[in-house]
Amino acid sequence: MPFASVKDMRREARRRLPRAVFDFFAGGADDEVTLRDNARAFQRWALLPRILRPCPSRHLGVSLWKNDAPLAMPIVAAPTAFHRLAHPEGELGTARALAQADALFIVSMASTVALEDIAAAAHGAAKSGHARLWFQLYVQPDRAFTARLIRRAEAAGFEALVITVDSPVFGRRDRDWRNGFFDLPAGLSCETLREPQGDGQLGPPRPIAFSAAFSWSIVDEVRKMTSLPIVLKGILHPADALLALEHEVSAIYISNHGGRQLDGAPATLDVLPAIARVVAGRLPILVDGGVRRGTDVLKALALGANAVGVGRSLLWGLATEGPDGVARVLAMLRDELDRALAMCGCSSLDEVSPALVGPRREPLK
Ligand SMILES: Cc1cc2nc3c(=O)[nH]c(=O)nc-3n(C[C@H](O)[C@H](O)[C@H](O)COP(=O)(O)O)c2cc1C
Ligand SMILES: CCCCCCC(=O)C(=O)O
Repeated sequence: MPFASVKDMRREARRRLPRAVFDFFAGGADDEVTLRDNARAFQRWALLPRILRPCPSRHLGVSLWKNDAPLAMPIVAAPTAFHRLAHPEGELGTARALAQADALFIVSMASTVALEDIAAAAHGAAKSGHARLWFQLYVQPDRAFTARLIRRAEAAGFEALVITVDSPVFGRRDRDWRNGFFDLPAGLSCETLREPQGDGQLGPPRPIAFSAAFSWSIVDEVRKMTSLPIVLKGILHPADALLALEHEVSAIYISNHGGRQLDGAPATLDVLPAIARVVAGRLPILVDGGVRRGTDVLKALALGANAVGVGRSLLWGLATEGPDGVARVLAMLRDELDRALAMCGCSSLDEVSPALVGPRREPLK
């Protein structure tokens, strides 16, 4: 069956995956209000195309930081755990597909392949020999362990650290409770969390600890551990965006964890304009949650994001066709974005501004 859209890939992934695995990927916290609202929020905005503006080709590249090599497109892979549940190649397949497309892969600390092996696969597949990789971290109460993870990410060529700060405790997902899905099945584990023991053999994976005792000081602590740019993922409040600025992070990542943490939290698209207003261009802004179409990406860019993260959509690709499916989803979103830019009269992302969107039910002025 030909796949016309991410929705089609999701349908096929649902058919192929065991029920509990599909539910783990698809599900959200509690009543899944936030999960649904993330996607719906995109429908509350309309694109306001401008006509007869020449844009015979569109440039999708974006630079997040001065002197940083531009990303080929503003669509990045949000960190998601457990890719080998979707496909035997797991994160290796995802890494190769993203690197071939020159797209940024934010690798979850809860990957089912070790970060070094993911990096090797990605760098090996990148046309330039250097893939774009960031490492996502849940800061651990054991700071020495946290520091060792950071050292390994640096050594493997990861270019930034994404600290996820929306998980003082782990969200409760009703689907996982119903399915009794609380752990990886036998044969799979969080390979990055294994460390060599005295005998040189890798030990068992260390469990990820979530801590409600953390404060903003963890950002300062991590900064002392690394010179990599620090991105804070899980910001939803403008006041926290300002605190992130004070703590000199390198980028703000607006996210409600795809509706998997606090149910009732706002849709990310709904908080983006207010956060973009207070940040006022001082830091790059990433946002994720509910992105299923290139037009969603364009709306987020118009409302103030510099790049947009995609979580489940890529997992559906991986589950359906392995690395080819990841490549297919990425190409779909990229082509949809390119087409939408052409129809809106934009030849580059610099021409995307809030003037390109309006609330859907209000008349145009
Ligand atoms: C199956 C799954 C696993 C996830 N694992 C992580 C993770 O390990 N670390 C993290 O910061 N966010 C994680 N997230 C959240 C994503 O990074 C992202 O915020 C979310 O998926 C975006 O929403 P979307 O799936 O609608 O695109 C996960 C999300 C899903 C669906
Ligand atoms: C206990 C391991 C949890 C891994 C983190 C996965 C995650 O963030 C998610 O949303 O699921």
